[in-house]
Amino acid sequence: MSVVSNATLYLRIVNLDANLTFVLIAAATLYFVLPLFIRKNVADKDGNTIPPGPLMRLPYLPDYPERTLHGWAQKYGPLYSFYLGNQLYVVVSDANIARELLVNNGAIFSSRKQYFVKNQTILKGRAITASPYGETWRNHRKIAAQLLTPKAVAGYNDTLDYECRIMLRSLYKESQNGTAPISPAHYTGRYTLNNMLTLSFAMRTDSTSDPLIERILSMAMEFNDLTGPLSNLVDFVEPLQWIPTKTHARAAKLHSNFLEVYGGMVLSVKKRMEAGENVPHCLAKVLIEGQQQEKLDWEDVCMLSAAFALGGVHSTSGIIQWFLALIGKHPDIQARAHHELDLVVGRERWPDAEDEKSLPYVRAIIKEVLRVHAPFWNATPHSSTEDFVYNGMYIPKGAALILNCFTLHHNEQRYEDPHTFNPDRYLGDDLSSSESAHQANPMDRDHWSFGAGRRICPGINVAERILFLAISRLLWAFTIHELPTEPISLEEYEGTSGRTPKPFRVHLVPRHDRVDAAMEAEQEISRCVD
Ligand code: HEM
Repeated sequence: MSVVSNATLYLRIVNLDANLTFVLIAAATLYFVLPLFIRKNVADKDGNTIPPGPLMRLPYLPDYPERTLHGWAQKYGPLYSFYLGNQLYVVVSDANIARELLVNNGAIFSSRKQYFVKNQTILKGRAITASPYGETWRNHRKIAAQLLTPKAVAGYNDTLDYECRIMLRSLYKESQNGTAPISPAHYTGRYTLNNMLTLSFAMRTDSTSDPLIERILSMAMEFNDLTGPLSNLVDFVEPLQWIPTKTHARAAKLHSNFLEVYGGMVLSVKKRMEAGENVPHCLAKVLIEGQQQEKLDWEDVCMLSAAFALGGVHSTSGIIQWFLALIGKHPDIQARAHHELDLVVGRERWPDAEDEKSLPYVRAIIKEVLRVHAPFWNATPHSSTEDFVYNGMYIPKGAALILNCFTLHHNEQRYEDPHTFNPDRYLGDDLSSSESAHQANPMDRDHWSFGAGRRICPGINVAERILFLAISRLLWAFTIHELPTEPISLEEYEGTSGRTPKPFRVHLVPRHDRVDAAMEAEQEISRCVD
């Protein structure tokens, strides 16, 4: 009897031990593993905690991240936070908070997170957009600004005007004088590319079949696909950075393509200068002349000279495409724009840059396209370089700040019926987007598509001119129709950082009998810019 009890007792002790071990292992696992999945509620020494937000940490956000961010803004409010891996994101969805953090405290919130894919692998911390806040960024931005002030932009007016006429003519001719449907992406892409090539390298592509067009446009598309600020697992799961992944290989390849293509263009500018040619003022020339004084290495020169092509081609081309994609769904709005153009410009000539102030409805259409189809829904995240407390909420140094343009652009307090495309909301707004960004009341700003604060898009003036010329002239020349058999989706898009519509075709029907003569008058001439 006592032998049996001892055995039972022994078994019980063994079982107890096993259970205890299991509980201990489970507890240890939870202790170490749970924090990998659950947010850390960081607080400062005064007990201020980070802004509220979802409990779970995520490895990345799925496609269309602005939808997730918008949903969270409804749930957690105008300033909330979330984690991707170890990275804390703080999301700003309110105009006043955006002003307070990004503008009034711009000295703290103007750096960039050093993303593994975009900043470390593709741009190597350069090209202005990837540079951390500091002396080097300031110098590079100053160099770029020389080419982008309103005065400098006025100096390119002839180039922008010519490239725009050529785009219209190509669209007209390639659509067999407007009788056949056309996919506009290649032509809008070439227009904006030629503008940026002129500003950057004093050159252009001479025909719509120049292979350089597809080469640069597909590099830009690859860049947009690879550099989503919230979409790369490898940016947020560090061990993946130590092993070869497909994303890393694509990013490294893109980096070497940038060096080859943009480096090649810098070298050809250098050759022209050395041969005694009077190369017009352009970014590459400024960089070559200032290379020693500004202490720029070869990668700096290549990446800086690529900055305008990276920032200014798909963004402006994308807006022209969004305009073409959506305007066919609004015949009443087109009719009002046509009426304004007939009244102010007439049919004997194209609208010019000087007509902009006299065409408030066309300007309103452009602002409304930028509101409903901002090319970068999350702008380009900023990052903080010091701890900060906003309204009792702690934003630690190193947090990445997202300007939640989707929610800002759909705020009912600012935009009545925000999901409707309605240019009327901008009638009476006579400011350029650049002027509008500096208004005293941030709720009066037209939209946030160009970002905010010290890193606001430096290309804003030239972008507005490019968009005005293209959209006013497309409206002057054509009635734009969606094809009944090919409805265009305005919900889906391509790209994870900059976004452009999925490929689509439209019908560009000449609006009056002066269109043909205007198009025929434009002959593309092989010309070097001078
Ligand atoms: C519709 C056209 C455009 C839109 C919507 C746009 C939008 C933006 C946005 C949202 C940013 C980030 C701002 C921030 O961090 O707060 C940016 C930065 C930048 N953009 Fe644009 N952009 C456009 C056209 C252009 C053009 C034409 C150029 C060049 C000529 C350009 C060059 C740049 C550069 C170099 C940066 C980096 C600035 C920095 O980090 O300091 N962009 N742009």
